[in-house]
Amino acid sequence: MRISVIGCGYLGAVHAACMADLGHEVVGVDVDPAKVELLAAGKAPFYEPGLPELLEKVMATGRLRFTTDMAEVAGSRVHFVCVGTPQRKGEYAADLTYVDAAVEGLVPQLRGTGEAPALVVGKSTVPVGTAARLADLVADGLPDGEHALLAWNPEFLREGFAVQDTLAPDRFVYGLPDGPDGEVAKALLDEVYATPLSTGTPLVTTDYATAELVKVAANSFLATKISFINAMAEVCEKVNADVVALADAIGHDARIGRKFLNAGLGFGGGCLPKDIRAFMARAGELGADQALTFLREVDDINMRRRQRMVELTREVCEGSLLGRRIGVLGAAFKPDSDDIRDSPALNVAAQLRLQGGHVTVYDPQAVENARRVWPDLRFGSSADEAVENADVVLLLTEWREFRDLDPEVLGTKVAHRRVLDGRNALDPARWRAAGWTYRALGRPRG
Ligand SMILES: NC(=O)c1ccc[n+]([C@@H]2O[C@H](COP(=O)([O-])OP(=O)(O)OC[C@H]3O[C@@H](n4cnc5c(N)ncnc54)[C@H](O)[C@@H]3O)[C@@H](O)[C@H]2O)c1
Ligand SMILES: O=c1ccn([C@@H]2O[C@H](COP(=O)(O)OP(=O)(O)O[C@H]3O[C@H](CO)[C@@H](O)[C@H](O)[C@H]3O)[C@@H](O)[C@H]2O)c(=O)[nH]1
Repeated sequence: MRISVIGCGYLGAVHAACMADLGHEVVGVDVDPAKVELLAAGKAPFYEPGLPELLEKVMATGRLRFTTDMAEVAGSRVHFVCVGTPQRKGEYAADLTYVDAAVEGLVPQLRGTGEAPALVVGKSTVPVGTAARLADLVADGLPDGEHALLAWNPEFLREGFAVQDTLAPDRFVYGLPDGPDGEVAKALLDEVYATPLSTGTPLVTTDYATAELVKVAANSFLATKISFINAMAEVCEKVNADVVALADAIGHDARIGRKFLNAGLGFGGGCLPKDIRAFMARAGELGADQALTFLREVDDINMRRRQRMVELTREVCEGSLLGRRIGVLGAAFKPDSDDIRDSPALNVAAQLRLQGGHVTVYDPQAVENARRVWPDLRFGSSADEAVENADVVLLLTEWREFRDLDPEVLGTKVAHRRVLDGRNALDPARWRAAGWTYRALGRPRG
């Protein structure tokens, strides 16, 4: 099937490559010429495991191309909208200008499809009500007698696992219009996803509003689970108890489960923080703000973790950060990604620097992005360089490379063997045995 993907960022570039891998003929469109140039040359514009290999494979088939010219989507049967929906500056609400611009730009390309109307499929995360509004926008933009369809098909991929999550998702959700239009839209989506559906991937078909809500509900639940365990970490810290043992113990209960109970610096990235805030804002507009007041607490607990990490650093540096050499391991919001949007690691690094620390940051993939946004921070080109002569080392993003560090070897580089494990990723006993002062949020002081 001929498919277009509008917006080729972390979501869209992966989606385009995966759709081509499923056998479709795909054109990816983005307004960023630099991104399109890289993608057109078969290069991933960001770090995502498996994407470079997939791009190489599908570009060779000739089924995938990229352009900045929206006119090239004409003739596609299905158009996926994958543009950004960031938090509005100074507000909680989502900024929908990119989604609106993408759909407005798309409408003229939907004309003249006659008996086989094109299908616009929203994948971006949007406030409930957006799909219905966009369906009207599409209908109003077409001449009398012409018709196009709209469906909402939220995306649940995780960065770092984006390719496998797209090709083999936990489930598909289709938000469909009522009546025969809904049936046609479903048939088209079933054709797009025929391969993963054939392996038994669960499918939930529903209305627009429910589909939109599924996405923000899922992210709210995940954020709540993380903040729950971080709230337990706050209490553990008061009584010198161990939040990791606590998470293991409650996680054995199948009703609770161990996933997303990793306490530490909390959640960041381009999704969970802005999605729970946009959900609260939308609930407020709908007169349902009381239903989501708990999400404000979830957000507050999360942001307190960053503050507590700064305090803990000051504590182990005998009460002052001034002039202390601080080696920070990690800049990305999570391992296996170069994404630094709302990164807890960089937030902590920047606060430490503001308070007079001499901070050097290293990350295996995110240094370039971090330097662009935080030009005042100092960056090392290896873990060794970041921790050279350090008074304290902070592990803030749990890359494998950092988990595997040998405390004996690292100990020869630093001025003081002090490590703060912001992700509960190291073995305290091993580091202590090598003469390190090991501290972590919500773990016994030792
Ligand atoms: N990143 C994820 O893991 C993920 C997962 C699920 C859902 N989402 C949702 O998907 C959406 C996109 O997120 P992202 O992380 O890919 O963002 P992103 O910023 O990486 O990518 C958005 C892309 O859209 C492009 N764009 C903006 N306006 C455009 C237009 N009018 N026409 C064509 N391209 C345009 C931008 O240049 C950019 O490349 C968001 O709503 C996000 O919440 C993201
Ligand atoms: O137990 C945990 C799990 C995660 N995190 C942090 O939470 C953040 C988000 O992690 P994760 O959810 O794995 O990454 P994302 O790629 O942002 O994916 C989330 O956001 C996407 C965009 O909406 C959704 O598609 C995914 O389903 C959802 O997991 C990161 O900062 C993690 O370090 C924790 O602190 N503790």
